[in-house]
Amino acid sequence: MTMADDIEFSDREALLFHSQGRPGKIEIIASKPMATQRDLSLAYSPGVAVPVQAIADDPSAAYDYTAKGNLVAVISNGTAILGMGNLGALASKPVMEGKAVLFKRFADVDAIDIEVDTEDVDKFIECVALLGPSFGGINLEDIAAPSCFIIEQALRERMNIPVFHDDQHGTAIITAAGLINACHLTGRDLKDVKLVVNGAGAAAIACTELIKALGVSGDNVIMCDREGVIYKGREGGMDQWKSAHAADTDARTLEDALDGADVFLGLSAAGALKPEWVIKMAKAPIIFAMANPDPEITPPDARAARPDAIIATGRSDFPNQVNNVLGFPFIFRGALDVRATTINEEMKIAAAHAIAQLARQQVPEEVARAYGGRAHSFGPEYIIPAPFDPRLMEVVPAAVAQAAMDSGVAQRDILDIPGYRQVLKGRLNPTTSVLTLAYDAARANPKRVVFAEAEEEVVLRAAIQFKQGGYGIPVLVGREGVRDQLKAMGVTDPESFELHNSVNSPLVPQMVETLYERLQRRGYLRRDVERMVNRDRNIFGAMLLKLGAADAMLTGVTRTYAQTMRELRRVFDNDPDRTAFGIHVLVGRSHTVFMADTTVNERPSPAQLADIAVETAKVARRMGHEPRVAFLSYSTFGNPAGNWLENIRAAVALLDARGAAGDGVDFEYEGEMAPDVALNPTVMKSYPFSRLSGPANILVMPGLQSANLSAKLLRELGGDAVIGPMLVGMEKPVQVATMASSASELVTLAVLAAGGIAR
Ligand SMILES: NC(=O)C1=CN([C@@H]2O[C@H](COP(=O)(O)OP(=O)(O)OC[C@H]3O[C@@H](n4cnc5c(N)ncnc54)[C@H](OP(=O)(O)O)[C@@H]3O)[C@@H](O)[C@H]2O)C=CC1
Ligand SMILES: CC(=O)C(=O)O
Ligand SMILES: [Mg+2]
Repeated sequence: MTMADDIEFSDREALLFHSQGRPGKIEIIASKPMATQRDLSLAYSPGVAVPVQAIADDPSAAYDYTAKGNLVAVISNGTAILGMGNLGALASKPVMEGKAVLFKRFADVDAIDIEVDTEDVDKFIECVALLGPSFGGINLEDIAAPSCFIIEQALRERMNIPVFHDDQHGTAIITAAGLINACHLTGRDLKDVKLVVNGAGAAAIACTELIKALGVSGDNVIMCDREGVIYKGREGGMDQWKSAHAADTDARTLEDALDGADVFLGLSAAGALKPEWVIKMAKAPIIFAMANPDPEITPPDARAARPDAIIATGRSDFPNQVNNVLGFPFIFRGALDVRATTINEEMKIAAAHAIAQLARQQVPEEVARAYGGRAHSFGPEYIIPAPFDPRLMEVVPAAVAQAAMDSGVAQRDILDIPGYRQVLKGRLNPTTSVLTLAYDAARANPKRVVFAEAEEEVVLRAAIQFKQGGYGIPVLVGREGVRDQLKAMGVTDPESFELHNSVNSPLVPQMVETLYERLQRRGYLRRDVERMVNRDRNIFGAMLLKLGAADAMLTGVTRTYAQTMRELRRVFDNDPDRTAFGIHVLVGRSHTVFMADTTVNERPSPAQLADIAVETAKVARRMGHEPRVAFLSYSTFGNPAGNWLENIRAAVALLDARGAAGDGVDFEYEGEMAPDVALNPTVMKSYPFSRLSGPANILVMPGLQSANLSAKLLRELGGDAVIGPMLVGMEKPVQVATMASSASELVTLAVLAAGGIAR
C-alpha cells in the first residue's frame, strides 16, 4: 500500500501492532465475577433460567438482564473497505474490529464485528435481520453503493432497533459539521455555496443529501463519479440514486466542474484531485479530501496550489480530521440511552450542530496533549473537534438523545439532561465522576475565585475554562496586558474578565493597613508590607480574599509549594482550632483513596493526626465517599515493634476519646497498620479484630516524608489519576497547585475551593 511520506510507521509496524500479544484488537471481558461455584450457579444453570423466563414474559426485560442495550454489531460484507474497494468480508475484519474498539474507547459502547460473506443483497438482509434480538443497534460499515441503500432501507423497515450505515450517515453528519464551520470561517452562506462532490457512492450520496437538507441549493451541486460529471440525461453508469443528483450543467469532467467552485468534497479514491484543477476554484476554497487511507489530494499539494484553502482529510495525521469516528460512537451512545427505535434525520442534524458548535469553544488541554501538545483554537486549521476531545462524549449523545425524545422515537425518556451529561462524563473518566459533586456544588452557587498568577498562560486557560464551565467568576491578578493575552487565546469578550493589579487597585491602602496591623510585631516595617502588597501577586491576591473581594484563591504555578505557603502564611492563619494540611486523592476505575497530610506538617503530633483524620473524612463525605480511615505505618498493630508508633497510637486513642465524648468522630478508623493491611481485603482477614469493615479509603500518613514521597511516586508511576494536593484547614479557602499543574488540574482545584469541598 502506498503511504504518504510523513506517516511515521512502516507496514511491518502496522502488522506487528495487530499481531502482538493476542492477535487482533478486541477481547470479551466478563462483567460479573465468575470466581465461585455460587457465581456459576447464578450466571449459568440453574440461575440463568430466571432472567430467561422474565424476558420470555416481557421482551423489554432483555435491556435489564442482558448486555443487549449497550451492544452494537458492526457489520460488513467488505465490498467497499475504506477506499480500497471490494476485498471481501474476511479482509474487512481489521477495520470492523477497529470500529468496535472506537465504540468502546470513545463512548463506552460494547461492539462486536460481524463479517457476512455474501454480495447477495437479499441473503445479507436476511442474515442481519435475524440477528436483531442480540443487539441494541446495528452499525453497517463499508458496504458498497448501490447495494448499501437497499440493504439499509430494508433493515430499517424490518428491525425495531437503530440501523445506521456509518459510511452514509456518520460521514454525512461529520462532513456537515465541518462544512458549516468552514463556511462560517470563510464568510459563506450555505445557500450560495457552489459544491462539487467527487464520488457517487454510499458516503457521497448521503453527504450530498444532508448538505442539501441543510440549505445548499440543488442547483449549485455537481456530483462526479469515475465517468465524470453526473449530468441530466447521462445514460452510462447511472442508477436511481445518482439520477436524483444529476446536474443541469455543461460541465463534463471534474476539472470543468471545479471552475469557480467553493467546495470540493472528495469521497472517492486516492489522487482523484489534481493540483492544477484546485487553482481554478473560488477564493478561499474549501477542500475536503476524505478518501481513506489516502486522500484525493494530499494536504501539502493542496496547500501549495492554494495557500488560501481550508483543507480537511479523513486522517488523524493532518489538521482537520473529517472522519465518521467523530460521530458513530456518540450517536449510538445517545440512541441507546433512550432506547431509540431508529436514528432519524432530527437526531443526525442535532449531532451535526452539536459537533460544529463544539469546535468553536476553547479547546481543553487533554485534547492538546493527546495531539502532541499542538494547541488548537477555532480557525482554518481547526474546523472540527478532534476525536480525543472528551467533551464530545458529553454534548453529542445528549443532543442526539434529546432529538430522539423530541421526535418521538425514544422508548425511554431522560428528563434530567444536565444530570445525563454528568453521567456521560463519568462514564469514561472515573476522575470526573469523583468530582461530579464538586462541579455541581460550584455551578449551583458560583463563587469568586482569585487566580493570582493570571499572567501565566496555563492559569489563563484554566480561568477561561472555569468561567465557560459556569463554575464561578475568575478574579484575575495581573497587568493590563492580560486582556490582550485573553484575546489572543480566542476570548471574544476579554472585558468581561475582572482584572486586578496593585498599580490601579483602590484597595491597596486598605490592604497595606490590614496587613501591617497583622505583621508589625512579626518583624515587618510598613514599607516592607507596602512592597509586598505592591509587588507580590500572592500577597495582593490573598489580600483580595482577606478583604472579601473574592471567596477563594488559587495560586502555586510560579513558585515552589513551600515558598507559596510561606507567602500565604503572612496573610492567613489556620482556621481556629484546625490543622492546615494537604490531601491527594487517587482515583482508579474501581477505587478512590484519600491520602493526607501530603504537603504541610513534617511530623504531625497525635492531635494533628487525629485532626487530619477528622477533616479528611469530612472532605471524603463531601465528595460522596463514606470514610474508612487507616493510620498508616510500616508496622501493623505492634509488629514490628518500633520507636515511631507512639504518635499514631496516641492519635487513635484521641479519636476514641473524642468519639466517646460525642465529638464528631462518626466514621470507622483503625491503626496502626501497613498499607497492604489497609487496602487488601485478603491481608486484612489476618486481623479479625480490626474495626474497619472494608478496605480503607482514607490513609492518614505518619509524616510528611512518607506522605509526600508516596503521593509523588503515585502521580509519576501509578496508573491512577491523582487529584490535588488540596489544602484544607486554612482560615480562607486557598488552594496551592504544584508548579507543573495543567490547566485542567488548576480548574479542578478552583472548583474544589469554590464548591466548598476543600476548605
Ligand atoms: N472520511 C470519512 O469519514 C469517510 C471516508 N470515506 C471514503 O470515501 C470513499 C468512498 O467510500 P464509499 O462511499 O463507502 O464507497 P462506495 O464504493 O459506495 O463508493 C465509491 C464511489 O467513489 C467513486 N469513485 C471511485 N474512484 C473514483 C475516481 N477516481 N473519481 C471519481 N469517483 C470515483 C465511485 O464511482 P463509480 O460510481 O463510478 O464506481 C463510487 O461512486 C472511500 O475512499 C472511503 O474511504 C467513506 C466513508 C467515511
Ligand atoms: C472512515 C470510513 O468509514 C471509511 O473510510 O470507510
Ligand atoms: Mg467506512
